[in-house]
Amino acid sequence: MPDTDLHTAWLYPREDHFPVLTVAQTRAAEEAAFKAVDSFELMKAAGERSAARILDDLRHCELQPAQVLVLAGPGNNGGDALICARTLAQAGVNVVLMDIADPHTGSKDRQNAKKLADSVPIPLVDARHPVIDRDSWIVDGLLGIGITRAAEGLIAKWIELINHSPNRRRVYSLDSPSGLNCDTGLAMGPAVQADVTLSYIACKLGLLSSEGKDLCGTLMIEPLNCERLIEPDALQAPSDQQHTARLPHRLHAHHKGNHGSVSVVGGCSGMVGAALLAARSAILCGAGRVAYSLLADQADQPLLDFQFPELMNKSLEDVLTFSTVLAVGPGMGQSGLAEQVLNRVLRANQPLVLDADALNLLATDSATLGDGMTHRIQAGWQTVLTPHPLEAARLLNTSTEWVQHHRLSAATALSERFNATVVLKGAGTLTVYKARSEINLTGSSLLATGGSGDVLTGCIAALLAQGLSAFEAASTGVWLHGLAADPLPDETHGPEVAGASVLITRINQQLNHFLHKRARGNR
Ligand SMILES: NC(=O)C1=CN([C@@H]2O[C@H](COP(=O)(O)OP(=O)(O)OC[C@H]3O[C@@H](n4cnc5c(N)ncnc54)[C@H](O)[C@@H]3O)[C@@H](O)[C@H]2O)[C@@H](O)CC1
Ligand SMILES: Nc1ncnc2c1ncn2[C@@H]1O[C@H](COP(=O)(O)OP(=O)(O)O)[C@@H](O)[C@H]1O
Ligand SMILES: [K+]
Repeated sequence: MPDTDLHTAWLYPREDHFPVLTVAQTRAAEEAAFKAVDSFELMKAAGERSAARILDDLRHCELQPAQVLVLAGPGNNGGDALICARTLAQAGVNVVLMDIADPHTGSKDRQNAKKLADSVPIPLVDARHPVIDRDSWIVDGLLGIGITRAAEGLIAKWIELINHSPNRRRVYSLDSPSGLNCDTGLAMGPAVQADVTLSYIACKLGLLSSEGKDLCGTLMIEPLNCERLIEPDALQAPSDQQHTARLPHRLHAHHKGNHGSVSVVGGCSGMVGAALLAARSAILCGAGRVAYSLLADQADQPLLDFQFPELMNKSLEDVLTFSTVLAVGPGMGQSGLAEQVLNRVLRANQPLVLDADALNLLATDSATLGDGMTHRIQAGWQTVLTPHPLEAARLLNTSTEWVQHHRLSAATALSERFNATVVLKGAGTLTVYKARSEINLTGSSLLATGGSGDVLTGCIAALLAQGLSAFEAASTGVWLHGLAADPLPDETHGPEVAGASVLITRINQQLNHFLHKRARGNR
């Protein structure tokens, strides 16, 4: 039986902070580990610690499954599964094993794992006849980070069976849900829908991106003592506590000037609401004063925002003197006037958050805007860009598909090109500036609603205005925006569907909740 202390090593998203690696970076960490520890010992640790985790869950589960079906694939992921099966059987669990590989194939480590598993009597299931005939917990060790193409043949059949069998009770995926590309977070073909994913050495980027978030279920990471082998500039997944520590400090003696002045520039005729959403979000995220300057014809401009009369409506020249931070782009359109306005704000020395049509205008070949951006870069003024994948694709002159397959590289390329903090939005939003990068763990498709990006823009601008650095305002702003999907202290569940205006209110409630929590010492 594995030592129960092994449980303590598991890391949990949002409770703990940890690095997030690409497959190549994980391989490099593995190689470095192999210099100090025998590679088979590492595989043994991975398999045993996973078994310890499953045993713990079995002990606390009221309705015991009839069996634990362990599925071992052809590679080292299969080796982890074989060790896991052996450890569970030794602990008296009713284990059955499906081993897809010939005993003499696979790596030396896998063959050793097979020998160890063979030393314990474990009933075998025929790999060629995929069937799950009893109420089962399933351990998926079919494919890990070694996946190179869409699963096909027997592996694909087993994956389909895991996902659709009425006898599936709970699925644990070892290292990653089989079939998932661990870099992109996109299923390469059929992919396991796990309930729990137990990942080793470090979290992989694909587990937190795109479809990966849905396929993983509950994610836990076992570093296997390899923490110190990981480069310090690797992508990080900060904990809630780290984000909370960055939130602005509001002193009793503060006045509104201490909390900064945000102006939102955008809102052409028909899209005034986008600018108002960003402005409302900025005020409810704590900016001291907020104004908007609209591009809409005078006849289309509201007299004031009656629900938020604290917001000011100013001319462009006024907001340039009034603001400590400018948020530009929501509902701006791409007219000649929009281009002129963008050119003007690019040459203002305040920190800028550029979103939506400001990004689309930048993606055109406008020489004037190119000059404006070059001027900003040379002056070293702070800029945050918040593209969604299509906007990023336009800026990089590539396809959305390419961006989604190379999210970290795309965000890094944009950050280098514009010397800006880049927020590449989507499931697993990335924030990148120079050697620093973070991935967001909050949020859900609740945020996939028109105007949600405008709300994020206002939120980031407000944090910038309250003194956070561009990088921290961006990354912590994304975290705060995603908290709209979390239950509030008096709720059991977060909402599944809401409009952008509702998101603003929830973000404000969550901000207050986390500020109170911090004041109470994170209790
Ligand atoms: N000592 C070690 O080597 C350790 C290995 N670890 C485990 O090893 C895994 C990586 O092992 P591998 O590199 O062997 O990779 P995998 O076990 O992920 O799979 C690679 C094998 O599957 C085949 N394959 C790839 N795509 C396929 C597809 N679509 N259909 C059918 N077969 C396919 C490959 O040809 C190869 O034989 C990690 O995910 C982790 O689970 C961990 O246990 C840590 C220690
Ligand atoms: N499935 C999802 N999981 C997490 N966040 C999401 C998801 N879908 C969308 N979002 C977030 O919602 C926001 C949408 O922004 P954007 O596409 O600019 O919307 P809009 O242009 O309508 O304002 C982004 O912050 C994005 O990261
Ligand atoms: K797996």
